Amino acid sequence: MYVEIRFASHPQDVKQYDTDRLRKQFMIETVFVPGEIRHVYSHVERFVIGGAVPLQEPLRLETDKSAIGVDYFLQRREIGIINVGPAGYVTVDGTEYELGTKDGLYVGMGNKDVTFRSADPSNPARFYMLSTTAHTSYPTAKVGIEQAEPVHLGSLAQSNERTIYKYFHAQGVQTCQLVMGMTLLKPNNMWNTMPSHTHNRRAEVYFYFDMPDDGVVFHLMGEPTETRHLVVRNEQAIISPTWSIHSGVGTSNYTFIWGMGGENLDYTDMDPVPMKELK
Ligand SMILES: O=C(O)C(=O)C[C@H](O)C(=O)CO
Ligand SMILES: [Zn+2]
Repeated sequence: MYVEIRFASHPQDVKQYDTDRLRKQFMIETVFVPGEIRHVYSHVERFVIGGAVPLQEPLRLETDKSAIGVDYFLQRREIGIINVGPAGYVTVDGTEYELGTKDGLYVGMGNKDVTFRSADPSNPARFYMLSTTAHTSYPTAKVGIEQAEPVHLGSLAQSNERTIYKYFHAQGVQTCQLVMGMTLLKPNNMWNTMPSHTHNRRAEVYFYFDMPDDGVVFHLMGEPTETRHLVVRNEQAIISPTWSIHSGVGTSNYTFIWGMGGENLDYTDMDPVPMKELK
């Protein structure tokens, strides 16, 4: 299993970054590699961000002793998994869960053996995952997109009509600190999370998908008065530190998975950025 370590950053330093440095610090260009599990271990919130694409052989969630220092991956962690590809299965200590496209699975601390399998290896599942540290064990739970709590936001007039589906959150599946869901933009809408916000209490990761090969999202980051952009393509992720806005505009509509960890589980605990303050 491939694990890349990323350190955290100070907003004063980030002001000086050029495009290449910004991308190396905040973007995960390769989430999915066929036949592999890849992880980025971030010192932002100690997130582990990754992807699994099982082919003929199932893939096992393994620990990287030097990064995590424990005997098995979920010994002191919890994980949210959402399948963005065709159907597949996740087996957790002997119990198999079928995950269709856009189905999610929360796996709590203490589960020792987690494996990923594709229903059809020639058309493999694509499991996106986000893990945070945990202090207790909550039950493993599947949440399909039909069970996720929808919140309709935005308008066509503002090009930001979208539905936010909350999968693992304070009023739903219990977790230690992970809050996770998916936002689908309606056709002809291109803006996400604008007006933008920050939340010093929680950091966040965005994973963009359902984009055409030649489509891009200009992901906006940085302090509200020092914004920068990152050009993101299909199935790439962005680490968003607590002090950074996280918004975007695409060349067509798209979908993204957001996930947070930190001090609280309150999705609505955001510091809105007035449009007049953005620079
Ligand atoms: O479309 C949106 O707006 C979002 O999806 C916002 C994210 O859920 C978020 O940033 C939560 O903090
Ligand atoms: Zn946010």
